[in-house]
Amino acid sequence: MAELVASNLSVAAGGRTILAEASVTLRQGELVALLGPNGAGKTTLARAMLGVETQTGSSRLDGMAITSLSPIDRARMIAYLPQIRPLAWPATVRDVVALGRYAHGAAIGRLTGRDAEAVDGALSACDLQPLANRSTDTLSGGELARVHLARAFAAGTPLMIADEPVAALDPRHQFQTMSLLRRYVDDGSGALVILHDIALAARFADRLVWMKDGRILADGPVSETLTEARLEEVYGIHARIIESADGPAIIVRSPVAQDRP
Ligand SMILES: Nc1ncnc2c1ncn2[C@@H]1O[C@H](COP(=O)(O)OP(=O)(O)OP(=O)(O)O)[C@@H](O)[C@H]1O
Repeated sequence: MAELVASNLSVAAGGRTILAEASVTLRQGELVALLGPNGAGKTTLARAMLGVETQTGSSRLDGMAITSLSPIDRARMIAYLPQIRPLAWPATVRDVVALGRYAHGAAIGRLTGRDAEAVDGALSACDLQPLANRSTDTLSGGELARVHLARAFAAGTPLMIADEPVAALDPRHQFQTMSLLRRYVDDGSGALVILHDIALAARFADRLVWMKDGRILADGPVSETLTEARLEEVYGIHARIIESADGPAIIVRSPVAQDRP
């Protein structure tokens, strides 16, 4: 059972603490949504958990310090879908998705049957079969976001960290992406997903982790941590939560008035 355990992770940058003693666990069978306002430290926490930030504290993957693992060993265990997804040069959609197999020894134009199966599965799960031979520089922003998601799925890892995977997507593809992540978890993997859509997070996640000002303020099931008081504390908004059979709806009524200096 793969488990990523972050303990007391802190990161300093620009002369201040941008992540303060954050502890969080990601295990297989759980979909965890990481929430918080812009600049709260969500990406920094994700990167610290992956061992790619200069940090104090520890992040351990199955008991081993993540920084002691080779990039290939790490990539076989955790797929990472970053918020900024550079592509050095245009390639076909299929070739970019195949990059997800790199840690398994695959190279462009040299896929084993198992690699090809994983690539085809990820392409069709993400609705990309019709675009498989298109060059990535001809895609819309949302189509390209799905290509990166497919690349992460193609890796076939037991754990995944995805930074705003639905940010550029229309409502149908947002729903589809969250359903895919849910299925990935229900099939036995674990995912930590950074989201700004609280209702989507509440509908699909098992646990919500709430961050503000570099700190984790709460970590627990939706039923325990999603409250109107929490939305005020974390986001500075007066909001109503309306429960429905399809998950909660969040109506923002007004921002909390800020004290004038
Ligand atoms: N290298 C750096 N130097 C200075 N400040 C940094 C550096 N990296 C990050 N920060 C700051 O740390 C804070 C946390 O950044 P981070 O990207 O983790 O936030 P976030 O919660 O992911 O935000 P968003 O929702 O806007 O993506 C921000 O205020 C950011 O400007």
